[in-house]
Amino acid sequence: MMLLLASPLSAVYCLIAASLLYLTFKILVPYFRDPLNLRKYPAPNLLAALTPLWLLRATWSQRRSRIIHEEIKRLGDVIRVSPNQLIFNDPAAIKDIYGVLALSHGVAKDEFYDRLAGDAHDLVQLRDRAEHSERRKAIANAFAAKTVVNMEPVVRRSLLQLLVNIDKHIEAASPGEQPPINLRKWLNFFTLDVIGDTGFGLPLGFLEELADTTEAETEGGTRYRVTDMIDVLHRGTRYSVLMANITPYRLNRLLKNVIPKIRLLASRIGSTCTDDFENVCIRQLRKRIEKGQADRESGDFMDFILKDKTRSSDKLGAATQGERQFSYAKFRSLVADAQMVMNAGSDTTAAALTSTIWFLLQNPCALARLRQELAPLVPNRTSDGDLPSSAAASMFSYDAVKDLPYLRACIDESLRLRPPIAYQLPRLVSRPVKIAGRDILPGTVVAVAPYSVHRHPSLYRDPDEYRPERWIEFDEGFPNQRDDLRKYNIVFSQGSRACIGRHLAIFELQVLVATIVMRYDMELAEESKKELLIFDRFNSNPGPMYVKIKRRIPASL
Ligand code: HEM
Repeated sequence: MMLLLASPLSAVYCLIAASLLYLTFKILVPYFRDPLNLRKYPAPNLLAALTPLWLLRATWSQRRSRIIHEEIKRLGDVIRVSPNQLIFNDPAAIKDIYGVLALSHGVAKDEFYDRLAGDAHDLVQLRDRAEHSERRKAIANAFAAKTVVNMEPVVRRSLLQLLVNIDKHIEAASPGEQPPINLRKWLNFFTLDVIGDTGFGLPLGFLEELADTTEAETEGGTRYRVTDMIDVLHRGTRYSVLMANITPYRLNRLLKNVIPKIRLLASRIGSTCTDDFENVCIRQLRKRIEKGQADRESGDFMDFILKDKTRSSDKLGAATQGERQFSYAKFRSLVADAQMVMNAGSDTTAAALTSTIWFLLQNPCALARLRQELAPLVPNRTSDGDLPSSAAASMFSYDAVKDLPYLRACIDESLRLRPPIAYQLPRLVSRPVKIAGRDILPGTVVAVAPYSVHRHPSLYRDPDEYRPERWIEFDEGFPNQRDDLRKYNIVFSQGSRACIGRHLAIFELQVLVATIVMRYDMELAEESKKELLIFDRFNSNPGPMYVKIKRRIPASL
């Protein structure tokens, strides 16, 4: 043996043999033993059934939802995407995986959320049932419909700035030569400005500057500026989601520790962006804490989070670790939720706004019908019945638009086709359970594919078509369509882990879409006509949307 190892070639042989042995025991034996009884489900290929590599590649490609959609169309409504993970496209699975009773049946958030979290969990990432329900209850009022309505002046302030910018852009261009605007970027600025203010009482001023450059501060207090914050957020999330898909736990920890130390690699794959985004949120949080009380009656989201008593000393370990560690643990927990507010509160809504406008521009009949619904409600018309010329006067109030059925249908239809979170939200089964009638064993990770189930051909007529009418009109061929659209809708997920911020999102969508489509005529520039790209990270972000914009001619209304 000693002789064999003495030659370098033999050492290589030994290494290969050891690796093969390891692979056999770690990969092939479990596959053939099949303790989770998953071999009967079709997988895209052997790589997906044996390793997490297929899923990792799909995740890194930023086309995960569409790749999985193609595999579902090819293989059927339940597919195996990794050794222990099934993706369902059977609508019946929604209730079993995300419904109100799922938790009591032992179907809860997967360890994916631990891997996504840093050293503290935000509300989205908390997995423990009691801890989550306590934290959610403590801040629920901040996100309730009645609180959000009180935030209308804040939303209007940012909307006004958006309109002023668009008007300036139109006025600055010589006739017929207007350069197109990347409206997606401006909508991203809008939602970030809104969340800076509704979340922290600290507007970021991105629309005013037409740039997403802002202050950041490290934990130790060093301040610097981050430019292109939206890009930083997107690149950082792509990296975090990739890492969260890497198992087993020890490999995950190892990579998370090693990658940031290899600077070139870290900046290439977005690890440094996660630090920059965190530091932007630390700066916002510290400024908010220094400010003390919220400076308006409706408060801001951080106001509720800062007063939340569930981050008490016994929960965060003061009794065992002492006051210093407690303060640190509490700080990290607040940083986690500050990041959640900034990310979840802006990026998804920006995606929804962009998609809704894109679909309306692609579907002139839907746009015309929407304008018909809005026309009698236009605020501040002139004595001749024309549209108001001032930007401030042209903004719809929430009260005027909140119950408009066609406007809501236009928004819901775009969310159905392009869910801003198309990620297959993973849940871990901890007890034997039936999902969509199939027996699933503990240890299996299950999820529903939002992009696919929203387009299920058994539920909807021409499921890939944008047809807002389907939400409000009876269809004889699909008599249950209107009910099914709601019952099998997972845009905001369902059950106890459903989105807490949906009222704010819908509020912003209704007011902005109504105002923009009545004030402007827009045309998609050539490069955005054919397709609005989707980049799946955790959120599914649209690519650039270039539009040419002009004011609507009042006389034609
Ligand atoms: C169109 C916009 C939005 C969409 C499509 C959306 C979608 C979702 C989805 C699918 C989840 C479930 C995530 C999971 O299970 O892992 C979720 C959770 C959540 N969302 Fe949203 N969201 C939107 C806007 C917002 C806004 C504006 C906020 C905050 C201001 C927000 C805050 C949250 C929070 C805190 C959770 C975690 C809830 C919990 O686990 O108890 N979201 N959202």
